[in-house]
Amino acid sequence: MSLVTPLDGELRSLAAKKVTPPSLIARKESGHRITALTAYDYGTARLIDEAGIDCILVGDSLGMVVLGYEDTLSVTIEDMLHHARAVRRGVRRALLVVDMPFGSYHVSTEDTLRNGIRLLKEAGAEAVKVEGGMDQVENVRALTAAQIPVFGHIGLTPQSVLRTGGYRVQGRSHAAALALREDALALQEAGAVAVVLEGIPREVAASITARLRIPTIGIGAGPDCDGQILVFQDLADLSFRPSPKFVRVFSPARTLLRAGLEEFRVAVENGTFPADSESYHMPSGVPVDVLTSL
Ligand SMILES: Nc1nc(=O)c2c([nH]1)NC[C@@H]1CN(c3ccc(C(=O)N[C@@H](CCC(=O)O)C(=O)O)cc3)CN21
Ligand SMILES: CC(C)C(=O)C(=O)O
Ligand SMILES: [Mg+2]
Repeated sequence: MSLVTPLDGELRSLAAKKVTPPSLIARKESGHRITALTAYDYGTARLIDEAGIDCILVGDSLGMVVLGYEDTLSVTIEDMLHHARAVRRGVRRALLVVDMPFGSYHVSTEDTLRNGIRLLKEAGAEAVKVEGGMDQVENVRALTAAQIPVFGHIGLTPQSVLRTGGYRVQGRSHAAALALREDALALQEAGAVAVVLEGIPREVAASITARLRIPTIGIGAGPDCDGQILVFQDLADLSFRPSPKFVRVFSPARTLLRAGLEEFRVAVENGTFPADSESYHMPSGVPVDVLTSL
């Protein structure tokens, strides 16, 4: 039995199929680019899913763009579960990927599995993402063996900010570029279903993309990746922080919202909101003296 309302004719062909890890690999093979965005709440998830975006990531960037922290390190597994559940309720077609937050996969393999399983069972994640290369091979193997699809994430890895001392482009030397390619291959061999390439030179991302069987999804990694991801608040100009060079504002929502907020304030202050048509009324026939005696 189908969970979705049946559609006829042309509508049926427009109703896109559920995105799965194998379908992403097929997309790479067909050369059809993959689209991905972050979401942290139900409404945004619906907007993105209904726009036909392939993957929705509940990113730990949640900490910075929604919770107002200075970096992603304070985000907890409970935070991720809470927001992933809200997003889950708004997603039908897209693949739902959830970031494992800092500390949730750094203690032991048992702990990694426990947290990965929680994201699937308690929030409906369909894949999880971990930051790191060679160092994550054991975790990726263990999660994959537990039937949990894993996205890798290499290059500029925000959970390493204390060690690296800032958000810096990675892989700019020949040696560093080769190391990134080895990281990507190791993740693929360990069973990762896709790899996010963040903050690396376009040329390095192109070379990694050409060498991998699994798709690469770029952010600040140039146009030659198999797909692209952006933080929703960056796309909508709602991040309230200086944007990295790789951001493009596709929906200038901040300008639109500012104008509407100003209009609301003025309309309330001058008494034009709410209008009579936006007010409820007594049924006709109720004598006016009843009203005046209230
Ligand atoms: N709103 C938002 N968007 C993101 O893409 C994002 C987050 N938050 N939070 C988590 C991480 C942090 N990210 C960042 C943050 C800053 C730069 C940045 O300032 N980049 C410099 C590069 C400097 C260099 O050349 O090394 C830039 O100027 O673009 C990059 C990625 C990406 N992620
Ligand atoms: C930027 C993407 C890849 C991410 O990890 C996040 O939003 O947390
Ligand atoms: Mg993240």
